[in-house]
Amino acid sequence: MSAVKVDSVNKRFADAQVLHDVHLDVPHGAVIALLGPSGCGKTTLLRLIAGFERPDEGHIAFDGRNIVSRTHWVPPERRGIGYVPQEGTLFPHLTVEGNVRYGLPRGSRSGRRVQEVLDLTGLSDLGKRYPHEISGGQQQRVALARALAPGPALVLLDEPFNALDLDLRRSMCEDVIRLLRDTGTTTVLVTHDPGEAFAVSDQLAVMQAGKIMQYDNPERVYWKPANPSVARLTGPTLFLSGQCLHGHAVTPLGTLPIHASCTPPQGEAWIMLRPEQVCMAGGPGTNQSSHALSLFSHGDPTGENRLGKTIAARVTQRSFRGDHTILGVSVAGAHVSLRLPSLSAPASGTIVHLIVQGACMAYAMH
Ligand SMILES: Nc1ncnc2c1ncn2[C@@H]1O[C@H](COP(=O)(O)OP(=O)(O)OP(=O)(O)O)[C@@H](O)[C@H]1O
Repeated sequence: MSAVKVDSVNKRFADAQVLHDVHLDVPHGAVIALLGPSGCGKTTLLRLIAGFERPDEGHIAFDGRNIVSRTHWVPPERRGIGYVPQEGTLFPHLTVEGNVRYGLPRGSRSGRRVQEVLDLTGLSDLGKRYPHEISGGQQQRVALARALAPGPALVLLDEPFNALDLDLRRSMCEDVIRLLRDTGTTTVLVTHDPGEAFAVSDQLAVMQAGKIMQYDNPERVYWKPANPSVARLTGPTLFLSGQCLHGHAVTPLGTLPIHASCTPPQGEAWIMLRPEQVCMAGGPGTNQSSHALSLFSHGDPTGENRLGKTIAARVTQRSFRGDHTILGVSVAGAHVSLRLPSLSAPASGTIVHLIVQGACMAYAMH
């Protein structure tokens, strides 16, 4: 049975349609990420599940119980759902303990439960402090502890560590998700960071302009994005124009197999690869050949590896980006932008031999 089932939900604010026919099925105990650009409707969807907004149309069920429909409405305080908003929601005049106690229903605000939750969230030493006496990350942890205090079966996290810098945000997010998994809590995490979504979720819903464009496991979303927008929203892309024929795409980088699950258009198409699928197969004076071949012998994360032919290209531009370098190459009359590890990135003017690993996606050009 699903923990949460969102069916045919539409939501408008004034004249703007913010959610369009949204469906989402969250299995019990799973961690789901909602990924999408700013303004695409992620928070609105979370607030509808929590009960802070009402949909114009559609149904929402939680634990097999109808909580929202045209004729039925369960108020947020009776849903038993924990919600951790983006930031700044602690009561400044209450200590950490006081804030966590506030999350418990009246009549069951026992010191023991508060202490248990503080221990669970690694906050036991900070119980007597006030919000202004702890860091931003610790404040968000307190907000999480407050949401967990009543033991909800579902927790909604709305970019809870957004205010922190990238490394701290990712490590705190991973800690928190581990904790939620350990307690068997179903979780929906809103994020606009694909790396975070891939790292922590079992299933990933990619949203754009109020629609869920793809809902699938992280690896399938990354390697087999449903359309070019999902591809761009989930990581770096390499788009080539090509011709589709019998399950293959003829491109400036050679003839590439198309993923079996993709229904390619006939004839001209946009061909999508992840940049790391293109590597160098050794050039004059380099020892890249064995490196490139060893990548193939270890299998292919795209699941459809095949050793293709190498193709010669001339490096025309080189832009150092730290751990990787963007290379502009001229190949078969086309200009293609590649992303290679900086350690192996050749100089401008070099002739390189490229090889493509794995299969590609093909999309209609319109
Ligand atoms: N109460 C409201 N009244 C009017 N418009 C609203 C309201 N809440 C949200 N919106 C609009 O709905 C759209 C979706 O907002 P939402 O906060 O759900 O997006 P989001 O994907 O969570 O964005 P972000 O990542 O920036 O938080 C935006 O255009 C926003 O301006």
